[in-house]
Amino acid sequence: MTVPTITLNDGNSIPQLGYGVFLVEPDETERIVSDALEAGYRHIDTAAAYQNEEGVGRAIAKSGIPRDELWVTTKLWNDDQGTQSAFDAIDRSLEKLGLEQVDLYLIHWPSPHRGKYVETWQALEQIKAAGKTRSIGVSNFQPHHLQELFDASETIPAINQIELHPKLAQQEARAFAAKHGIAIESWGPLGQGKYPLFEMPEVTSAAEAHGVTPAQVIIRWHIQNDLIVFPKTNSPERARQNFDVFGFELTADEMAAIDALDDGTRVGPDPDTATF
Ligand SMILES: NC(=O)C1=CN([C@@H]2O[C@H](COP(=O)(O)OP(=O)(O)OC[C@H]3O[C@@H](n4cnc5c(N)ncnc54)[C@H](OP(=O)(O)O)[C@@H]3O)[C@@H](O)[C@H]2O)C=CC1
Ligand SMILES: O=C(O)C(=O)[C@@H](O)[C@H](O)C(=O)CO
Repeated sequence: MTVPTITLNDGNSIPQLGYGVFLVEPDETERIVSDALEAGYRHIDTAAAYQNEEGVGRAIAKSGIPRDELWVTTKLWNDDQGTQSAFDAIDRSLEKLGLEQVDLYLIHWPSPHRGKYVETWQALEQIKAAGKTRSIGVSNFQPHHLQELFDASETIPAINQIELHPKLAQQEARAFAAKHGIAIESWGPLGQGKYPLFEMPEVTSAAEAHGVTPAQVIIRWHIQNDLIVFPKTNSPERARQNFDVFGFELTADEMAAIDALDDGTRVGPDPDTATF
């Protein structure tokens, strides 16, 4: 199955569908990521904070898949914001992953109370220049945080990874990103299972119409919205199911019905008020 790619503002191409490993236990990560690679995934989203970069790295090494056929994202945790601490953090992540370079390095949260995200962004520019990552971006940045980066730097983030699912469609953030050439990644694309998205009639009726599961409908909604998406699952069967979303297309009416579920419900922290 060929996964479509999205071309980023720095010219790199990222597979639109990947595999996220938040809350995948460190001692299970190698097996779970190996299964995902076996199922066909070529894009893995991890983070220093997930404490499972070693398992991701071992699965990649064992897979024998050529490095240039894989997209690996990791993220700089909030405690590591700042110039020297960012340089040290990428080196630690590369060491754990067993890689010389990641494909994407993100500032995980703006963590505004630290007052360091602009300085940290400038450090990421240097990390990219040193060849330790192919692309740089941010996560959980609101338009006003991005505007501060634009004012202080020549580099527009390639990506902003934000909470995004049918209950939180993030129209304002998406419009701002589109205007500035920033691709959007959806985290918590299935609502983290905390919100009963799978039981919404708008989702179940589309699932019945296409003979697929509610999770496949929601993943397809992200794909058709040109979003980059990497659902997490511990189950090899659900991993295969989540990857099998290119054999059907939601109609314009089905897309509009799911769009209409947006009521601004977050399942995660608000980036402006989070204090971690
Ligand atoms: N930048 C950031 O701040 C954040 C980034 N992320 C990234 O985004 C990724 C995805 O988001 P995440 O928070 O994991 O949440 P998701 O929206 O991907 O939801 C994961 C939940 O959905 C369940 N699930 C997955 N597939 C299916 C299916 N086919 N049918 C039924 N249930 C299913 C999983 O259960 P089970 O495992 O039992 O299948 C799990 O409970 C993360 O893994 C991480 O890489 C996530 C949070 C914050
Ligand atoms: O999973 C991530 O990438 C996150 O940043 C979040 O889970 C975050 O750590 C959080 O939810 C804190 O409560």
